[in-house]
Amino acid sequence: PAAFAQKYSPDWTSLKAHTVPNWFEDAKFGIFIHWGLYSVPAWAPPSGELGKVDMSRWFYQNAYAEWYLNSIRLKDSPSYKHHVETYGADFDYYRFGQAFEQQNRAWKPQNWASLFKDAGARYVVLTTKHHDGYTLWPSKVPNPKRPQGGINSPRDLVGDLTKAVRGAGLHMGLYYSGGLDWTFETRPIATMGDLRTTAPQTEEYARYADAHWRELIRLYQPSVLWNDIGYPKLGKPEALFADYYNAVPEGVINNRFSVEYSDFTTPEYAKYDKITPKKWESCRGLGFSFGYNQVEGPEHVIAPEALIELLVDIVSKNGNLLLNIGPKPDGTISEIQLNRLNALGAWLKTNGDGIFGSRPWVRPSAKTTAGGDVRFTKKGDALYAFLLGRAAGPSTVVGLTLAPGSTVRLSGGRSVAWKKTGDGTTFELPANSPAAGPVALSITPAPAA
Ligand SMILES: C[C@@H]1N[C@H](CN)[C@@H](O)[C@H](O)[C@@H]1O
Repeated sequence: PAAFAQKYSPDWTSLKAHTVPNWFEDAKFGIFIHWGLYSVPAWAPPSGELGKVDMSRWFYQNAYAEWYLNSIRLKDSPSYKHHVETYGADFDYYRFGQAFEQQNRAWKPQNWASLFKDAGARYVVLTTKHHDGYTLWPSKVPNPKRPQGGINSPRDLVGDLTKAVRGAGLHMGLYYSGGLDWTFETRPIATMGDLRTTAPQTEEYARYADAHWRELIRLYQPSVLWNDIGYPKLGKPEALFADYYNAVPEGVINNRFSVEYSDFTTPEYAKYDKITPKKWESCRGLGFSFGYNQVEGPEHVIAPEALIELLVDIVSKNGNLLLNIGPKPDGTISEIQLNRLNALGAWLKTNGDGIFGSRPWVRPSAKTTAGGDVRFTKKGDALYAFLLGRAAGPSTVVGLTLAPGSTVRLSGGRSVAWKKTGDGTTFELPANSPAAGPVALSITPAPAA
């Protein structure tokens, strides 16, 4: 009840008293959405995943389609060549606003909400303003660099999706590019050094970013503040955080305001390799891009099995997966992205009990004597063991010892015979492995170690 809601004050000591709410710990799986003017050209060279392309070349062949404006500012990039051939050298990027606003009039947010719910997602994070400065809500905060307007969506895309997502029983989070805004800074970014020097630091921009976040909190009470790529030094995050928590006590704040406090960290196209006590959330696209990239094919997109195993691995180590979808301007989602969401949703429908609401066990992983990978989670008095890689038939998990009389079940309830062996426990799995994704076993009582 409000009477007992903790009052936060704008200082780190007070803010550090905030704890990660259970809903975020339990959620495990969220949908990231990158949608904006860049969704119209929807083009980037699929050069490779972040972290696997030399950073000296990354910006010239940027696989992130949502970076289209920066890419076409680099005249020797494949994107610039594509832009000239497709739209002409003098086609200004912000003219994509007409097509974006015209095409998203047909968009029905409830279609996304039911799609994400069926996929097993528990929360959604939508871009409200990406680096290009275009806002997906009709902000009343004037952009001093855009007196002529054309930088705010006339349709309240943020509000419409928030309503639909909450109507489906999911939490709604908001992404905001606090660190970069290419309406305030038009110099291209070709190196990591440029990233720093082109982050707007004027008092005017700091006031603009603070006002935007405050407007978003007042209008939508988001459950997640997903700030990106830093925050202006003259911004007032402590005050923003305190006012946010006082308005949304169960809210969470990510670590990309680049200040000393956050609820969770955000490895991008990366994950931790051991149980990390501080809550974390790994984000990535299904392919190499967050914005829709029309040239991405199956060879660029994570395979269904690998996607399911990625989620299981992340959850075993105290993380959430924030999996990105890049919609087309009219809100439709490409077949390959739908295919991956459906594969994940199908597996979670049968095997989600050991995922949602679970917590890491004393150790995240083990091997089978056949060299297979195993991941663990704990929930109530059950240990869950996920045998990756289409495990079938008798499978021995090394180093795992069950208490006599323990009950072992497959998801869906079928019991599994087991016996103690020299190097661990052998489980009599079905002869044929499941359609896709790990075999999930529940073991009660959970062994102590
Ligand atoms: C989630 C990703 N974050 C990076 C900044 N690290 C952005 O540059 C990228 O476009 C995407 O929004």
